[in-house]
Amino acid sequence: MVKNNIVETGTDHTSSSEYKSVVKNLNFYYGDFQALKAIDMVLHEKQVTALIGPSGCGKSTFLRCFNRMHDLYPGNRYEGSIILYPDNENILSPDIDPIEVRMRISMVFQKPNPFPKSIYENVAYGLKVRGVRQRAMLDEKVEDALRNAALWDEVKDRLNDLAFNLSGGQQQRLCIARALATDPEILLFDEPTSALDPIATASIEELIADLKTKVTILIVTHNMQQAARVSDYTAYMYLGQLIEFDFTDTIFIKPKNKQTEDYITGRFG
Ligand SMILES: Nc1ncnc2c1ncn2[C@@H]1O[C@H](COP(=O)(O)OP(=O)(O)OP(=O)(O)O)[C@@H](O)[C@H]1O
Repeated sequence: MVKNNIVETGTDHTSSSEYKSVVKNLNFYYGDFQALKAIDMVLHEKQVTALIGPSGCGKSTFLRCFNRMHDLYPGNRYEGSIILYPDNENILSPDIDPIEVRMRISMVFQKPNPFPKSIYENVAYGLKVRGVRQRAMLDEKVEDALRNAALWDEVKDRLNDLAFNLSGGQQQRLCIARALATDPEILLFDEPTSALDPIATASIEELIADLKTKVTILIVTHNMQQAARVSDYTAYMYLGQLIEFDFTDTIFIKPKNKQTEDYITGRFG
């Protein structure tokens, strides 16, 4: 429920210890157009949070604030804060280097986008950028990331093959391995299965469920069943506002807001 721009949720926001991140009064502008309006929300540590809502409501815009993607284009502007814990650091602060933020908060996109390199080099890339040169260390980290992305068994004998030779679902898991290799604090997923068939989708959903033991996850999805299957918390957005945020079960079974209910039940959107 939104009252005077304060989002009331079923959750107590007074303590930060269980939160990986707290979003406070976040506004975002593409030039003169305000795409996000006074968003207050939290990301619970090592939980999956889903962003849902009709097309154009601001889900991807919100997701992209978390790794300062919008800084890549002129005219974009943030107001408010996204505090990261335990460091208590506002990642939107002009003093914080966006490249540093992207090292800590990795993103997996809608379409698998491996680099035109080998499977091994795709995963090792971020580590090399961060100065890891020792072959044994790279081998270990690459294997760990591929195991965590549930891809190791399928690729361990062909690490030097071009990444493009993998299937779409394997390429997406490779992109997840690439994102995991640098031990991110938060993993952002922007509709990660929309380009995949149902079997590949199921394996990515399973992987997301496994990954939350290691990392905090924020996922944009158009697919409400997917949000219900993979997430612990769900945020419903509409026209740049956060309308309701709560446990996923509450949002899908007993939402407090009429707008959320209309969307969930298919009466709207
Ligand atoms: N680069 C841009 N410049 C100007 N306006 C933009 C830009 N990108 C998005 N918008 C606008 O911002 C609003 C939010 O867009 P966004 O892509 O975040 O929505 P979404 O909920 O992710 O939509 P979808 O589900 O269709 O992907 C929309 O009105 C969109 O037209």
